[in-house]
Amino acid sequence: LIIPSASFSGHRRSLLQNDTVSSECPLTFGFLRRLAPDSKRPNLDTHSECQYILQGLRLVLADHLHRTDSFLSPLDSAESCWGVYQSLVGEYVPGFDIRRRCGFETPWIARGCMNITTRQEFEKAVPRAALDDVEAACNQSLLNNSPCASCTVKLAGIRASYLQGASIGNVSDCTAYPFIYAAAFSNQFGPTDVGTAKCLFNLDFTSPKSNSKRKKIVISVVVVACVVILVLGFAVFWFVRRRKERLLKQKLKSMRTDTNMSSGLDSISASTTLIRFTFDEIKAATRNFARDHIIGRGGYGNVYKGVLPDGSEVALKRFKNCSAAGDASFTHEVEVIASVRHVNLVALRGYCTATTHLEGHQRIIVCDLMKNGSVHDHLFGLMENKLRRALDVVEEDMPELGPPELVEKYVLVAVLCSHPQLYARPTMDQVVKMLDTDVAIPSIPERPISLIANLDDIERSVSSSGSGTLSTPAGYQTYTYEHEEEKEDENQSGR
Ligand SMILES: Nc1ncnc2c1ncn2[C@@H]1O[C@H](COP(=O)(O)OP(=O)(O)OP(=O)(O)O)[C@@H](O)[C@H]1O
Repeated sequence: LIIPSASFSGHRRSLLQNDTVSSECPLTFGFLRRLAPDSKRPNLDTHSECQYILQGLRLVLADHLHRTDSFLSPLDSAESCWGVYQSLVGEYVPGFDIRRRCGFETPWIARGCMNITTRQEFEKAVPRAALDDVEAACNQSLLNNSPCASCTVKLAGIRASYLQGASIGNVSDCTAYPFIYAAAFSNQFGPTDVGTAKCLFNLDFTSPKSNSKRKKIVISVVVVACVVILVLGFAVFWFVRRRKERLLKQKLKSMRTDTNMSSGLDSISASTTLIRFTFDEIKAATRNFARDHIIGRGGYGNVYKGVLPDGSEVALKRFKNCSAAGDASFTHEVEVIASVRHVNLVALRGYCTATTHLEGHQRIIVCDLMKNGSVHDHLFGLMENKLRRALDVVEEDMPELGPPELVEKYVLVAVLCSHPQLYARPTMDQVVKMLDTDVAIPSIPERPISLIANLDDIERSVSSSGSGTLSTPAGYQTYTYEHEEEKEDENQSGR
């Protein structure tokens, strides 16, 4: 027996052993393979294997019915069809002789139920209403259990009600007929649909590959989701950590600033590191303004040496006879001075304004302590020779100082700033204005003996002299060191 195995379309001729020509197999087996392209069939026992093969044949017959309106292929095509099917099955179950192992009768394909061989004969045997019922139940995707169940129940009813006659053979018997018919005509997707094959013929063509494909997709989605979640989690963690670090750094920075300056001290503004000291801190630094801490005296008051909690030594200038009314302009002055940094200027550390019961209103400025003696020392002491030499040089040629009018202006401003009559001294704003613009420099008042002034009067006087004309001082008292020391003694004994 020579059986064509390369094609399952059934259009080849096959030869019987006795040289009689078998009719071509009109059945199409190829779509079975298409339904399960790479299916790895499970290892089944012989009975189950035969059932599987039988249902496959029924599905092929349904396809044949669908195409030709005929349930059966011609009798003489049986051998040919067996051969084609054997080849196909052999690909999946090598060496499995389907007819011998399963006991299928050789002419099975040519037999059927109650001699019904065509669609018309079937539709005569079964009433239209029943067929409509079947269509209503089966004309949908049968992949899922629920529609499949309602369809198969209807089909079983057809067998029980209208196909009770004799079955010939075991392939296309009366039990199988309604299923073959339904697959061919009652379901819009036809017999080649995976759902139809699964529901009506128990052929699960949802191949392991497609299952594994689905599994792979699910696994890939889960893995990608996990990776995305991990990356997002890491990004959030990193962001939160960076933020925390930044906050911590800021905190440390501010703590460092606090520690460097003094604990519990307020910074006046973010632009300067000027500290607002409390009066208690000032008293602690100067041992309550002890006499032996006095390192100098100026028109506005004494200068004390002090030590801050961080151990740094400072000079504190305590203004006399002041009131709270002028604190705002005092603070402004202090800030302006603090914003100026120059090698020849002592750095201002901070200030203090406070009103005490016993000592009245207090204004103190705190700056770095210059340890190399007073300006006087430098001018007339150790530095005398050096200075003289420097002045000689300056006198010889003053190349970088500019024109004489400018130098004169600088000198006049300097003289005003250090004028013993306090009201004559300009504010820092006025100094800047005089140096930077062409505003006229006020004439320098006579230098009388030192005066002690009320700062409010000075402020009033100076602010009204913004045009450059100094107002007449008012309310000044004669100032002597002796007088000042007496007052301090009184203060200390009062304390
Ligand atoms: N930062 C400092 N370090 C060391 N000594 C200082 C410091 N500041 C002032 N002194 C000493 O105190 C003295 C008086 O200084 P102060 O600033 O009061 O002088 P002034 O400018 O004449 O005063 P005023 O402006 O009140 O008339 C200085 O001559 C100096 O010896």
